[in-house]
Amino acid sequence: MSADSYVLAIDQGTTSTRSIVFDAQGHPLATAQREFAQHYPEDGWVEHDPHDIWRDVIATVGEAIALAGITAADLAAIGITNQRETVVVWDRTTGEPIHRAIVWQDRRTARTCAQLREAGHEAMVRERTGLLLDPYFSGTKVAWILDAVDGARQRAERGELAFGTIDSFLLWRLTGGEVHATDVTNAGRTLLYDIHAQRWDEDLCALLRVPMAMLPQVEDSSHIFGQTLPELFGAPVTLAGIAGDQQAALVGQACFAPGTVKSTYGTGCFVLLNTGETAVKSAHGMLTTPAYRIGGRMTYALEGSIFAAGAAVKWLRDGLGIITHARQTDDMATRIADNHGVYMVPAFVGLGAPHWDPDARGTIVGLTFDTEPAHLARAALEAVAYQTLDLIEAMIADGGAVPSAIRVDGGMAANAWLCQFLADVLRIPVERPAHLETTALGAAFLAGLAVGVWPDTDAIASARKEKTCYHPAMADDVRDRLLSGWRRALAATTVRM
Ligand SMILES: Nc1ncnc2c1ncn2[C@@H]1O[C@H](COP(=O)(O)OP(=O)(O)O)[C@@H](O)[C@H]1O
Ligand SMILES: O=P(O)(O)OC[C@H](O)CO
Repeated sequence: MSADSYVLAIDQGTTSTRSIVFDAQGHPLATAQREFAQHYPEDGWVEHDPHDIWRDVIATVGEAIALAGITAADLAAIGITNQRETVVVWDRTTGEPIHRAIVWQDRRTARTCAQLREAGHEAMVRERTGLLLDPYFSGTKVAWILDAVDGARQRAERGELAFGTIDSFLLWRLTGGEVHATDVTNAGRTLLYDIHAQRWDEDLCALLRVPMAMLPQVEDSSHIFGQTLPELFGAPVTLAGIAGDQQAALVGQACFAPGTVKSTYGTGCFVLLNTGETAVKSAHGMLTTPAYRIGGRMTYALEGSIFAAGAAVKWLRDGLGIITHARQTDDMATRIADNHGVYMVPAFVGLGAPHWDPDARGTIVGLTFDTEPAHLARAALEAVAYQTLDLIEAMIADGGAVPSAIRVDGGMAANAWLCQFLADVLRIPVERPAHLETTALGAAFLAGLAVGVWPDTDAIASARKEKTCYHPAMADDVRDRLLSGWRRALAATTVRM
């Protein structure tokens, strides 16, 4: 194998940071992963320490390279993929963040968003960004930091501070402060970027009170961004790809044809439907978002975003202590005959698509004295499938065809019971690739494409040939009963007291 046939992907997720070395066939050779601390300073607030993230990126890249038995000099490129929307503001001189990162799940700007909606700004925001006025997105979080930290607004206006999503912060640090950039998929989640004109929007920046001097340069997703500092990994490596993790998964699943759909089950669940060069507008709570831009050509997607999927399983482990490993939920759900009428709506940080209710909170219905931990585990898994169905139905209502299959990935897709239940609820085949790390593969692919490891998008399609397929098998009456139970639980969650 030639020395330039390895590509490393950094996958900086919500709960963990992974680095994976891929070979020229797109097979993962070595993986290093670290979980990091979540900070919940107030109800609905979620923060990360950017120092933790930086520390884990450096450590996992080093570990993955060593595990693969190569050196940094053998890497043709590095790709970065990241939890999206999460905001870092840092000092351009020192590279030091001025506040902890405000995470995508954080609801602290719900009031600001409500005020902007009441003032009639939503239509313009939706038209230009494809998004909604929800605290999920970056823009209002940036303004919050500038208001909360003494003197920050003035410093940002003077160009002394930089804003970036996690990719941009990592790129800045990896290049020793040389490059302040991001890609279209990350820019497209800020509420500040016009996804049609493909530029930062002056009106939106003024409306959200974000000085344009702090914004990164926006590039293609497959692009030579710069070189890592030689001292970080022992040799400089070309940084050649960036994409938000959900878009990277779309690429890693080879969803290049319009009409193809993937769903990623990590902390949250994100369903993306490739709509080609058309930015489809949703009337049913879906987002319109850049899927990737390669060679200057933009591809768009419709997206349904659910804030808590694996997070509900993590809560069973860390909050309730009824499991010690997430994978136990597979056996627990299999062992019981049915859900015993127990439903969970995991609105821990409000509800995302298609409801967009930042004030909703989680609900469990149907508890009896013989409810067991297994029923809660099963309810957490079932909720993920029902929510996926709600998103697919909204996409169909927006004019999409019924997909012929759905391609799944993410940590939670390891759960075979969930994959079968998903096929039963959606009534379409569920395809799970042999390697679930499609997010990292997508980032590696975008990077490899820019430096010539892969010639075109066909190469990635051949990397995902091995897969397991789950076919729908549930009787209609059983499915109908389950769906009506879910709808009752959902109604109980969204009703305001
Ligand atoms: N076998 C499993 N069954 C159910 N949930 C799982 C399983 N394995 C992992 N998870 C859940 O998936 C999430 C981890 O997935 P991952 O893709 O690593 O997330 P992220 O990228 O958001 O950090 C965790 O929330 C965990 O609870
Ligand atoms: O970290 P993940 O995989 O849950 O993904 C987070 C999303 O990018 C948030 O929009």
